[in-house]
Amino acid sequence: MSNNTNMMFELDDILEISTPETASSGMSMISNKSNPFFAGMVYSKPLEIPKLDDATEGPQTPTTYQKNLCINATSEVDPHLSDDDDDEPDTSEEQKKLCLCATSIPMETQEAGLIQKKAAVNFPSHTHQITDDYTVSHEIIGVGESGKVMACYSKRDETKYALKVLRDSPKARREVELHYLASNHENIVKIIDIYENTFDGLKCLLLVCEFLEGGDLLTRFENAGSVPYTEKQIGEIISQIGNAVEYLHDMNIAHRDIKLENILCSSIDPETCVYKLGDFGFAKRPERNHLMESPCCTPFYVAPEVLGREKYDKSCDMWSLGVAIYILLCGYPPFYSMKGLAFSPGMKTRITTGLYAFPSPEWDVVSESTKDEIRHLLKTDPATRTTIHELMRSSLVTGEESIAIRRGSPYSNSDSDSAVEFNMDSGESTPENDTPRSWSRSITPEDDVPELPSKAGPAIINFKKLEALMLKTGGGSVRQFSKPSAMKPPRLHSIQEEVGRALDMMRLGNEDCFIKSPKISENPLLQRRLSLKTSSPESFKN
Ligand SMILES: Nc1ncnc2c1ncn2[C@@H]1O[C@H](COP(=O)(O)OP(=O)(O)OP(=O)(O)O)[C@@H](O)[C@H]1O
Repeated sequence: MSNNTNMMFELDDILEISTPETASSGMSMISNKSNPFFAGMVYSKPLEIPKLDDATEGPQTPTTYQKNLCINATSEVDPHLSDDDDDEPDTSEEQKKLCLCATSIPMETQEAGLIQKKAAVNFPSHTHQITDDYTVSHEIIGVGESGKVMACYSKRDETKYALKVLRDSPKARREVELHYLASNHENIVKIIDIYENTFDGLKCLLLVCEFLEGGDLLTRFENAGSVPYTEKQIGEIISQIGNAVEYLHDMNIAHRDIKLENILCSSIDPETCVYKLGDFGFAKRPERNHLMESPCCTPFYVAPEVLGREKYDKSCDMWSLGVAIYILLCGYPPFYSMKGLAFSPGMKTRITTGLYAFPSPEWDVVSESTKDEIRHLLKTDPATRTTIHELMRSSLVTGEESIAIRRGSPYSNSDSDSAVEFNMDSGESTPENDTPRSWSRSITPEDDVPELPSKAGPAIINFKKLEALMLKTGGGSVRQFSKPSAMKPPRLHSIQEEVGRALDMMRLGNEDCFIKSPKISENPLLQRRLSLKTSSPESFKN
């Protein structure tokens, strides 16, 4: 890796954490700053390793390389956990996969029973300076949590690309690896080049991606006045993004950060626009460690709850798609803080209990089958939430009339649990197997809502029970639902954080938990307690 300490790469410009204000500004230019590092460096030598885009030509199926990279991940997963739960697994194929995986582990490792904590990170990268090949401009094309996304131009043909700079870390490597694995799908932002450069002693990963000139879907929706899209328009968007999600889920990758800001548009013309999923910062696929703990047969002994996490990760994507569809259909999110907070106990309660509404008038024009689809996507129990394969067959995506026959569906047959729906006219709960109706009531203000049991419950909550519970706990009462009637553009952009936090909650089986030793902890409370302990009389110490 080359060290570039004498160059003036304005890292802070790029790695700076965004603020909602800068984030909402969308595309902008910093034209008054000149940066000698970015300016006019001449392309000097051919690339040392093949261009990534060479490898990404071809049919939209995982390449052999990608499959090989994924095979270790897929092989650790219980075959019964595939999304097609009903399909009888081909045992011989599954066994072959398991063996393939086991044999790919070096023999010494197998014998020693070594645990490899992290899957190897695989992506081809350039170690020479990015400025050999690209002119990096100060044009900001987007701002996210991990910094600014800048424009850069190929020195070969002046083509414009998007450049994302990440501080090198295991998390950043996982982002790049998983994005790279998926990058040849037509509905996933394509990676063109990856560089590993060092600036001022800071190791960075530089991701050069295709530039999507239509920008992100949230900004685009907002710039058009947050006018609700038609079901047909949404069907088109979801069929494309769903395609990407299906591809990812089939490769055992969960994206875990699907939101409108991460859906990018190839053009501003809706007729020709191709929608692409970007930002793999939270993407995840199962690691090999379970398998590595004991060679070959371990997958048969892995507890279901461990394997289950992978399924939760995927179902988190489905929940996010439900939120995205909801927002595009009405212009406001299903769960939000009415006090303008990014998050609140009330909002958390509504998410965990699946408490949201389809208020008039926006939802009056939306078909029952689409509302039904949203209900299935926003189900609180991840195990019963719609899978991507089901969504792709839904009438919303296919455009055909809905035949809502779903195993265990509380909306299409009567064999489900006892969820009930609130009847706005009578104030009564109606049996769920009646024709589903839109809610027009909810709880307000949110913080009046008592904390309900957090275990996954039915998607629709029994208002009678809730009201009784609230009275018992001294909480508020069920009142007229106050929807954010005019979700003006700035307001919509400000929900970014709310949706982000909600999504955070949905990422079950989140990152590995690291418990610091008290010896190295800098926790002030612990420090105080420790100093108290050392300064207290002997009798207090034991
Ligand atoms: N290839 C691209 N073409 C056009 N715009 C892009 C591209 N990549 C990113 N952007 C813009 O930059 C924004 C931030 O990008 P990205 O989501 O990758 O960054 P992030 O820091 O990971 O964001 P997040 O806050 O979602 O974690 C996007 O919402 C989009 O507006």
